Amino acid sequence: MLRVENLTFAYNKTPVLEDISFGLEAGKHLAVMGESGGGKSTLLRLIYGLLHLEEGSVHWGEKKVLGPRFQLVPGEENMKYLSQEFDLMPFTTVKENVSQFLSVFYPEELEKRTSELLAMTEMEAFADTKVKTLSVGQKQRVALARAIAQKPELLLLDEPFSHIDNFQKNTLRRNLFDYLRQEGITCITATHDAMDVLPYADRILVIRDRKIIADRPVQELYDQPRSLYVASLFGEASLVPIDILKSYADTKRRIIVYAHEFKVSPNSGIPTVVERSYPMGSHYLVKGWSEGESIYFHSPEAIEQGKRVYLNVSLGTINKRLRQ
Ligand SMILES: Nc1ncnc2c1ncn2[C@@H]1O[C@H](COP(=O)(O)OP(=O)(O)OP(=O)(O)O)[C@@H](O)[C@H]1O
Repeated sequence: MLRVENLTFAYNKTPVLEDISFGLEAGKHLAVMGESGGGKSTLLRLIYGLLHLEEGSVHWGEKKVLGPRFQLVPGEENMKYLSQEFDLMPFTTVKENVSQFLSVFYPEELEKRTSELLAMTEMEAFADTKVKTLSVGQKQRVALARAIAQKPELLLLDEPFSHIDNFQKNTLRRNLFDYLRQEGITCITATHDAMDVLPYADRILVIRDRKIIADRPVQELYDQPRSLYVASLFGEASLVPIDILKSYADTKRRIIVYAHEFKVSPNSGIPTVVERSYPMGSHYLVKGWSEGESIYFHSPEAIEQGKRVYLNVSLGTINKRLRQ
């Protein structure tokens, strides 16, 4: 179990994280989300012991993470941290990078494990290629294989798929996260991408203005985001007054509605003037204006600019949001 308690951190007196506390059970997957520069990487570095902690503590099981001032080689033994810089050996081959930390005393085992890792990251064809000649996305895949080679107890992934093209991303995500589950490896992923999180994480921790503003199971946070900021991590969302949606509702409350939850109606609901329709493949994302505020919704067809439409939301969605 990981325990992070009252962690506060500043780079040269510039505060980055304030009073961060959370726990993570062994084998579980936590996603850390929040805006760029919000301190996600800093949190992972602190957990791994790369930065000196002035305030607060990090424990992995019974062991306290000591930080760089107390370790000859910074970084905890039972953990692996995959940084955004990859930390590879550029002048050696993909195979050598992946197998560097594996035991040479069991050559057959080493060969088997290396092949398994190269297959998982779809890098078999590059086994004997020098890392410095690879593309950034290929380097990121090698770095991933290297990070899990020794089966760490806790894996810390910093934007692990940021350079992988969409064609390979889905397979790689599935391969990696299924493998981690199977092996019971605890994992924390810092990411901006909801698709790294929704299908694979158990919990999401959201950091904003240096603090944790949400720490809840994935589906629960998606269904009841409580703030437009949290909802926007998952996609376009709007804040809508209930009494405009349902004229009989005697409340001034507003609810968060995701773009796909609106239904376009010819004559009842929120009056909206269309600004633009963006093709999304399976549907259109439409930006409109209602009472001076922008609103985003999905439509099966493009809607012409300036057209007035009415938007509706199901009672089920309204009730779900009201329960939060
Ligand atoms: N070594 C450093 N020295 C000084 N300031 C730093 C250092 N590393 C990061 N920062 C600053 O600390 C803040 C948090 O950075 P961090 O990289 O942790 O954010 P992040 O949420 O991971 O961002 P991103 O999503 O863009 O990766 C930023 O304002 C950044 O400029």
